[in-house]
Amino acid sequence: MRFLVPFEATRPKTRLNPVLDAAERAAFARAMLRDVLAALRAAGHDPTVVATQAVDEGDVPVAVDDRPLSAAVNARLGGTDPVGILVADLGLVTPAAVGSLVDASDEGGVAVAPGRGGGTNGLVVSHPDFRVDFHGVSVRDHLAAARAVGAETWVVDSMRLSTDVDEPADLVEVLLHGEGEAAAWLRDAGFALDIGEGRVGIDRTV
Ligand SMILES: Nc1nc2c(ncn2[C@@H]2O[C@H](COP(=O)(O)OP(=O)(O)OP(=O)(O)O)[C@@H](O)[C@H]2O)c(=O)[nH]1
Ligand SMILES: C[C@H](OP(=O)(O)O)C(=O)O
Repeated sequence: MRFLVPFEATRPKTRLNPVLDAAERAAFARAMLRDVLAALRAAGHDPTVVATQAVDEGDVPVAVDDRPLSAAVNARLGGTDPVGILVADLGLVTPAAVGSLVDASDEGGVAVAPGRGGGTNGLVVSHPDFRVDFHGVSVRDHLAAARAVGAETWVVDSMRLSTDVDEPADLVEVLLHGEGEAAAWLRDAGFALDIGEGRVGIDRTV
């Protein structure tokens, strides 16, 4: 299946500002992007990166589109074939998790993988009239938009797909469960779990 992977390449992951400087945020965002692309490919799909500026990801096609996120994605929807959408900031993604999203969908419908805090991390769109509307409580908006065009909906129950890495606390999940470049990047940068009295946090030793 064709998959769109939107990527903010210009100023990625600004909410990680408390723990990573701008160059580190760019490098970590690219590591997560590579994990997402590798998982999609290993699951047998064809990713295209839809990026705000040029990035080189080897033989993965990159479409540069400086429109806002939803406009850039919607410009690529509307055909008859199903299209997947997967965000680029999934540091826990695996081929099996991608498979759970694809398997949830069916002819004519819209499958949605919710993100933490009301967002949407993945979609499989098999209805020509469905359009995305990211930001805000987008998971709720996407389910309503699908029903409004008469599409059947499915919600994917996946810890790995729901954990988008937006805030410093999310790095705990990458350190614990990540299996790819993002987790390795964090360890190389000196991050480790901070295990104290309350919820586990992160600590940086170098
Ligand atoms: N093509 C495109 N992708 C975007 C845009 N904004 C965000 N994205 C991507 O959409 C997904 C979800 O975005 P966010 O979680 O807000 O990521 P972000 O913009 O890097 O992070 P913050 O600066 O912390 O909001 C990620 O895959 C981003 O790379 C945009 O304007 N254009
Ligand atoms: C783009 C946005 O991402 P979040 O800010 O929830 O990570 C969303 O999922 O609608």
